[in-house]
Amino acid sequence: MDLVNQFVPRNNPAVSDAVRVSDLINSLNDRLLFAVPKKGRLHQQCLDLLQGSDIQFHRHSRLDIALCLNLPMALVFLPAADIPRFVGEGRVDLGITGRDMIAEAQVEVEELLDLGFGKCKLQVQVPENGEYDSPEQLVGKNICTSFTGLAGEYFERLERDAGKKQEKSDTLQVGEIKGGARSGSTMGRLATKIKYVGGSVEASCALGVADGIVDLVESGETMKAAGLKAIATILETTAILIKSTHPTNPELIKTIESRIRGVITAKKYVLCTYNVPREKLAAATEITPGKRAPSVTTLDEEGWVAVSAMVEKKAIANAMDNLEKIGATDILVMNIANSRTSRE
Ligand SMILES: Nc1ncnc2c1ncn2[C@@H]1O[C@H](COP(=O)(O)OP(=O)(O)OP(=O)(O)O)[C@@H](O)[C@H]1O
Ligand SMILES: O=P(O)(O)OC[C@H]1O[C@H](OP(=O)(O)OP(=O)(O)O)[C@H](O)[C@@H]1O
Repeated sequence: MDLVNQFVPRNNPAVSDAVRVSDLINSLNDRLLFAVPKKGRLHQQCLDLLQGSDIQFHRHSRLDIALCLNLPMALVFLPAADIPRFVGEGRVDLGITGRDMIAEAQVEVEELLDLGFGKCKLQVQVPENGEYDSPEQLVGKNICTSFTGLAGEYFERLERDAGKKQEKSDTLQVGEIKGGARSGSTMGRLATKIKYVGGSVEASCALGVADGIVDLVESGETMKAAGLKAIATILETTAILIKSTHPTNPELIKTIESRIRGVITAKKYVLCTYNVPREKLAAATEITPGKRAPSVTTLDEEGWVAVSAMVEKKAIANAMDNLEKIGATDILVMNIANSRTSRE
């Protein structure tokens, strides 16, 4: 009940009578709940993944719950940052969010699948022409970030290491305690000041609020434009499919995981077919070993075979060059619409 009310905007004229809250509550009974980012960098790729997995739904305008039309499941559209908490507390069974968000939330969830998109790094950045070149130099300084938990832990480690060194040399005075980030662990024990900023973190140094920042970097363009440089990487992240440790309907979860895995694999591989003299088959198999093994069929021409094998997209150009070199002909490459393959 609480969960549903949270997603239904009150007094919203866009919510038609047909979608009354009570109807929605009843429809949610016995449905698996699957959380997807409602906006931001991961949103569109998640929608594409749902479509590729034939998870059909109709989302009413402004409504953050959508009942699936062809499966006993409902989608809940949430900020990526909140998804680990809902899944971690078992209120939602499945979710997609960034590995960075999962680590920041510090909740217990099970990682099912690395989805491969949303690739970026959580980095420590400082002004390009400033006085700092290493994260150790930022100990005791001001750091702005949206990831106060991870940044707090990172600087806590640096401070601990610096403390050990100082203990050894026996020259250190205990530093000023300014308060930290993650309640329970770093709270009140950090000399480095970790300040929360919700967005546009890269502006913090120029505005004089921070000596350094901790933020996500993909192409590096944002940081370059802001006159910043990376001096350390805290975490590498991609989008992950997660599940609650006590999900409802584990069978349906397996089905969804399997469908999503199929779409991801299909995107990652192409199907390569070609003809090659039989005596070159061993060399050809080395070039295109396939996921398990290539399929080989006899051609209606003495001494020749036809081969088909899945090849990673990023390796296909090289594979085609090498196949040509050993005498393969009629080399064709096809996109794979969907797949179910062995797990490795
Ligand atoms: N530049 C980026 N490139 C790739 N993935 C990113 C990038 N920035 C963020 N991500 C991934 O997407 C997740 C959601 O980040 P995003 O900033 O899009 O969320 P949001 O706060 O919901 O959206 P918005 O910034 O539009 O309010 C991040 O936790 C990270 O895993
Ligand atoms: O390395 P790049 O490819 O330039 O991407 C990095 C930027 O992307 C993210 O911000 P986003 O655009 O989501 O907006 P935000 O600053 O409001 O979080 C991140 O916080 C960086 O600012």
